[in-house]
Amino acid sequence: MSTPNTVKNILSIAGSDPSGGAGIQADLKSIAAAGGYGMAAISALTAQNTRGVSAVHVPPAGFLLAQLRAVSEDIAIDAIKIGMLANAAVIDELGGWLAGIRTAAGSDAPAVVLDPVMVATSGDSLLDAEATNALRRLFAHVDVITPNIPELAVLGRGPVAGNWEQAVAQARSLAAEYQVLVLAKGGHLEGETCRDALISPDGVLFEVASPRLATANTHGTGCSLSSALATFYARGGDWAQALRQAKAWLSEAIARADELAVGGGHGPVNHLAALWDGVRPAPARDPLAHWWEAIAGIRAGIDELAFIRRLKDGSLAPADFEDYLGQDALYLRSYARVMSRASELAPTTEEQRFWAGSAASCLEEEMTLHRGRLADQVPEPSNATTAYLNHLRAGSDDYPVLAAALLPCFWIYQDVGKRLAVANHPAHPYADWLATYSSVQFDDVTARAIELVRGVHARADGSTRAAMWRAFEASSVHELDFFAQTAADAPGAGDGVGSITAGVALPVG
Ligand SMILES: Nc1ncnc2c1ncn2[C@@H]1O[C@H](COP(=O)(O)OP(=O)(O)O)[C@@H](O)[C@H]1O
Ligand SMILES: Cc1ncc(COP(=O)(O)OP(=O)(O)O)c(N)n1
Repeated sequence: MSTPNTVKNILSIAGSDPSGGAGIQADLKSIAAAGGYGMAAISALTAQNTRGVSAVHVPPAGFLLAQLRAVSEDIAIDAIKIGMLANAAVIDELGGWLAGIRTAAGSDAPAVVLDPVMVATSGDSLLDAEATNALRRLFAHVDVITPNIPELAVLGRGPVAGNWEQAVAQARSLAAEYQVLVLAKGGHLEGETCRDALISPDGVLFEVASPRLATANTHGTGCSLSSALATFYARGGDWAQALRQAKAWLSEAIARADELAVGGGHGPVNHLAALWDGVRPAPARDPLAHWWEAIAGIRAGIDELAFIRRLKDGSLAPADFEDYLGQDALYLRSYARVMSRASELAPTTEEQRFWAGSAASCLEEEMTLHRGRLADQVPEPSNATTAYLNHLRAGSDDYPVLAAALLPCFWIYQDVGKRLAVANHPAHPYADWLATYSSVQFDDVTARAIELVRGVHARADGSTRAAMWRAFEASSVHELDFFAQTAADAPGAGDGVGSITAGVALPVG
């Protein structure tokens, strides 16, 4: 069924939203934005706008089948996204058709992403028990399901998750029970970041995160994410990469949602914002969110390191961990000195206190952790450690640059730490280490560091801002090299991907 070397054909099977923000209409825009050719078979018609749904009309199941046959008898389908399905008859008809085309196409079968639209924004269930069971049967014919938090609870027959760890645990059970990939989505939780995680039936987790954007215009984000995921997968053949691409695109579409003026309720995201550059001026964006997105490749490189993966599952060799700790101890002693230097240069008392306090707690808390494990045997600095420290010291006469250079050590550690914490348990060999970087205190201090650098950036002129970004990006690359320096990621060590240096171009203004 797949179309070699051509634009990929993506079929959305979903409900219609006449206001254009969700359903089929969102899917077609998302597929186009992700670089696919969009097709649509309509499973239900809704009367809705940005304030809510007022009526639903469901055409007979046989008519959906007629649409599906018309498309599949003529056109090669590379991926399918499924959205709103109104009742058990429709779901079972679709299941029969999917089974048929997947059997006929064998290994060339289209990938299928199912967004189980089950719970209205009000919290009411949109599917009765019979339809919910039919939906569970449909899982046998799909590759990925993308429930939001309330849908995860209904499908998993459990309580609604109150935090990310609970959501991931529910997604793990669901993936194992139905032998399907589950994309857990954190949009309905609270907090500074929106995390999504793709979880395989054997529990392997690939996580992406983006800043939580302050907008009411998030109507149709689930439809849009699942359509983009199906399209990027059809194009590249890798689910993790497709998720990374879909998330990056959706974050931009949400960030630019307020450029549209559609309706008085929850408006749509700006699916095609990138296409319109030059047609309308882009509004000012949070520069630090932009920095964070711009180092997404570096952050992904860190997640893929054997060192990080083994630290997470506890299989990291003790010798590799000790090597890392030795370098970390060396690094932190000098890092504390550089923070003291930032405190000297700080233009406000508040900033002076922040850096001085961070230097002190870095020495106290971190060194306790290191000493406990290293028994005071500190090695010679490695090339990666020396290079990182030289980079920090090079900025030590320029406060804005120094503040920007110091930030990745907070931010990336906190980000990585959150993912490591998901795997932590009392018997984990590195439990205390995993706990340190995922604490509420570390979240708080990281948020304050980000806010501080945002303030410095706001006061800086154009060339200083550009220098701040370069310092931030360079520190992020040093973070990657620092994590990559143990034997676990040495060339020829097996599954290590080694160090990558992401080339990121960011217009700074
Ligand atoms: N305010 C927001 N800022 C950034 N991303 C968001 C925001 N709200 C939702 N998202 C993202 O939109 C996608 C859809 O998430 P979610 O709201 O959980 O699902 P659904 O739209 O199906 O209810 C996820 O990638 C989520 O992280
Ligand atoms: C026709 C139709 N299909 C799906 C939805 C729900 O959209 P979704 O993206 O899952 O949810 P929100 O992001 O809008 O919460 C819909 N409204 N209409």
